[in-house]
Amino acid sequence: MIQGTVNWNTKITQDWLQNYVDDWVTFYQKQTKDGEVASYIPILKEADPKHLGISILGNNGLSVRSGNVDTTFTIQSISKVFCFIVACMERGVAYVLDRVDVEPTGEAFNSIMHLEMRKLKKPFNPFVNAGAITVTSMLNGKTPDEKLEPLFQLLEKILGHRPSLNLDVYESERDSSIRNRAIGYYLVELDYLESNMDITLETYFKQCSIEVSIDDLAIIGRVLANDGLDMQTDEEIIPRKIARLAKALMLTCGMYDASGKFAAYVGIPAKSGVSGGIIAVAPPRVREEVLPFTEGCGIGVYGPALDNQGNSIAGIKLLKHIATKWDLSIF
Ligand SMILES: NC(=O)CC[C@H](N)C(=O)O
Repeated sequence: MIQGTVNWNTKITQDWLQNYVDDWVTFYQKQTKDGEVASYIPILKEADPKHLGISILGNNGLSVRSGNVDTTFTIQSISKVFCFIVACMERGVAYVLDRVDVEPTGEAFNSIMHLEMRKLKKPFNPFVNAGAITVTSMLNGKTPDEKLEPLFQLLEKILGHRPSLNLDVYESERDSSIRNRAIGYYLVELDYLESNMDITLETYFKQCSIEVSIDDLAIIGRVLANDGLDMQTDEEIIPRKIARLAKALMLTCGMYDASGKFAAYVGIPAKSGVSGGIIAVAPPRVREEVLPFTEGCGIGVYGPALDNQGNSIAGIKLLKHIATKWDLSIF
């Protein structure tokens, strides 16, 4: 039997889970040396490239955490998922999708090439910067703080605590935002922004600077795995239609220009951020085998050493390993 798989006689105990995940994290932690921490936002360079941590929270009550579980980090591009969800909740799905498409680009997250070359009527998708900044401009409210309040409230409702804003990261990103300002100006020229550009960009930099842990990502991931329902209270925190749309976008566009490979080799909706975080969502599945997270789970990963596409190099490998061993793929 392959290590980490289960036969009918195996009892899935907490120790059993922990031993496997610890082994896997230790193994993949060594591969962090092949990646590099992001440096275009100066303060992100301070992250320890050797860090790797994972938190998995199952619908069946099982949970496991391993590696560098206590390091917090900024959410970065993972915020694009929540911002999209909030914009859809505020404005309605049809309004948002009239202004941003749902097509993967195959280009880097901060590329603007398609928009210019193809003379599109709207940005490709809400998870590339051009689309994300457009979505941010749709949030209700006049100031960045007003615009972000519903997002904070949503996260607070899911997590049970209000996440903080990392002001140092916010300032570092704001002060080194040449590319995002270029995108902003281009969006103004195309008349895509629904709010003033400076306010929109400030809002965007702030949303990227929300501080989270891998446990936070696992908790949010589990709500998405359940189509927006909070397992504990049975409350619909995110409308089902919006949660499902967000997951479809995560699967097709969530891992930048590596989204196709991630869908093929890991097979679950996920979204990464340049600080090395990944949120992944394994919806419940019908399976004959006894596997730990068949009933669905949320996963949070942190590993700041990135690959060429800007995804956590060891985090992706770890997720691929776990998804293969425990058959998490939705396909
Ligand atoms: N890929 C990312 O996480 C990008 C987010 C980052 N704040 C940026 O726009 O540059």
